[in-house]
Amino acid sequence: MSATLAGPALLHDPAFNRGSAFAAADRARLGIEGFLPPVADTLETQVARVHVQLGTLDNDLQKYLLLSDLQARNETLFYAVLMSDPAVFMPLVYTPTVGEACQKFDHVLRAARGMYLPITAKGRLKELLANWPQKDVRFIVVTDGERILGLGDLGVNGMGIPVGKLALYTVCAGVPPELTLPITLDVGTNTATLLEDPLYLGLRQHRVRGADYDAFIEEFVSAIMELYPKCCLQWEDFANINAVPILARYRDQTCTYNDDIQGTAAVAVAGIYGALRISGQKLTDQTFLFLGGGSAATGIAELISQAMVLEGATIEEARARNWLFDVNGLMVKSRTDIAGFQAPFAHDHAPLTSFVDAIKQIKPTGIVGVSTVPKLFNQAVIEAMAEINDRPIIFPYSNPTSRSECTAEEAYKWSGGRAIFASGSPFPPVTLGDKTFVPGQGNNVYIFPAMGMAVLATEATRVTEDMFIVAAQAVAEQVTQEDLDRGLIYPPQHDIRTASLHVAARVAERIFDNGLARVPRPDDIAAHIEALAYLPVYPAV
Ligand SMILES: NC(=O)C1=CN([C@@H]2O[C@H](COP(=O)(O)OP(=O)(O)OC[C@H]3O[C@@H](n4cnc5c(N)ncnc54)[C@H](OP(=O)(O)O)[C@@H]3O)[C@@H](O)[C@H]2O)C=CC1
Ligand SMILES: CC(=O)C(=O)O
Ligand SMILES: [Mg+2]
Repeated sequence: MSATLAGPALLHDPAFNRGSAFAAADRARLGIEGFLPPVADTLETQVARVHVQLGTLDNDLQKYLLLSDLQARNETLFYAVLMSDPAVFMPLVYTPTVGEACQKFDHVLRAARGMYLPITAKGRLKELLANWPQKDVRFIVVTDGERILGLGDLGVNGMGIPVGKLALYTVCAGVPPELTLPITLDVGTNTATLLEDPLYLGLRQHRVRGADYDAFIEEFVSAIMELYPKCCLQWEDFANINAVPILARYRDQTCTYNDDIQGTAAVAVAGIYGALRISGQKLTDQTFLFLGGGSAATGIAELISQAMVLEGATIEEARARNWLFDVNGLMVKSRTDIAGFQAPFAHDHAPLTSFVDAIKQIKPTGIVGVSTVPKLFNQAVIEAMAEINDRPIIFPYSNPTSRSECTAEEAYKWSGGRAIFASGSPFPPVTLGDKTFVPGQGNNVYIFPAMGMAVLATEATRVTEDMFIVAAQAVAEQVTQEDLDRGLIYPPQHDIRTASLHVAARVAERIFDNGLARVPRPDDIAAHIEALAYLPVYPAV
């Protein structure tokens, strides 16, 4: 990467702008003397100034906007700030705040970021994509905005998600930002309030479905494969009617994965490995009941099943230990509304429409909330789990916080401090009596940045299912006894970069073993990854 600009225009190039950190000699050489206050900052003092500015703001959306402006102005400083304390900054650029930012995106938009591909440009997608200035794109996070977190169809307002996820590729696993491209496909929206909002920025039409949608996706994937042959395509926040068939269609054709199905599955399995170290139980003895039967639920249920197979179960036995409960109740074989991707988890049982009754009859050791509906893990649910389990696994995974099936405090309080808890969005520590519990964040952020770095380091041709099991194991093996003693079943987030680089190295090893790499195997994979990982240091100009 090299700067093409000099003079005042350089101050508007976020990749090279140093703002007040341009040294006196550089200011003279680059023709920007007089455009900046006289004192030349260090990156450290600039970070300290941003911390001060954030401290003056009293709500998280304002902080999100300040950070977005910074990203558009000075990318190095943006990443230096985020990496100064990921545990503090992730909730601002990711869930929960990104959810509110997406809901209000058309009202709060300042600088556009990434690419928007409307279905009205069908036939010209390659031409549009070729406008992107970077010619070596390695990671695309793409959404069509139909299932943004648990917030529903937000149309092009969903762009906050690809932007936020890709920022975390860099923060958590050191994927260089210039290799990343956030994309929103605009096929319309079915959300009436957006269609009626004069400020809405997407196509004012209902969602295109069927053959026209499929052809649009096909043209998009083909264009990416032609323009960026080393690119990994991450599908994010599609409705399951599209997410599941798209993954099935392309997973064997190109380097691609669905984060909501596969990344979420890996983080859930990692959390379960941690939970079993607390309970001292075997994976093959567990039974899971999912609230929700969509992309996340079926993805997790299948990866748990694969993990059980690795521990000696048959795939049929394993799937029989995973149950789904959706808006119409327990998924039983006699139901006529079961989709193909749900069928492996629809078992023989009498129909049930009460989740508490399902807990009492199926006797799960763990419940996973991926329903998008808040508060459904109510007191009766948690108490039912605590009655049949010494250490019930309670994972309200729906995002953002406003959609969480319960809070950490509720789970600990109603289970008498016995719940093994993790949630999709973060909750603060909870003190009950003389014990303080540190809730973990069961979020695919432990997986997708690391998966990205593994793909970068190997130039992998495919993303395979076993890579997600390896990722789950690699997350889990970093959890210490001290973490578990506090109830924490994931590596602490303040050092998520170390955790992610470890996961990346383990996954990269598997990619080399599988013969899916396009680069020679280095002697020391971890060192190879460390050398590739981005650090927020001003590039030469
Ligand atoms: N923590 C993490 O890392 C991740 C969390 N998630 C979260 O998981 C949630 C679901 O995502 P995803 O699976 O992709 O979405 P889907 O839309 O595919 O699935 C949602 C499921 O919940 C069901 N559901 C809706 N209302 C109820 C209800 N009242 N009771 C029981 N089930 C209900 C839906 O049934 P029906 O289709 O019949 O309406 C559907 O089966 C989201 O909130 C998302 O943020 C997702 C990925 C990662
Ligand atoms: C975390 C995530 O991918 C989701 O909630 O959709
Ligand atoms: Mg998602």
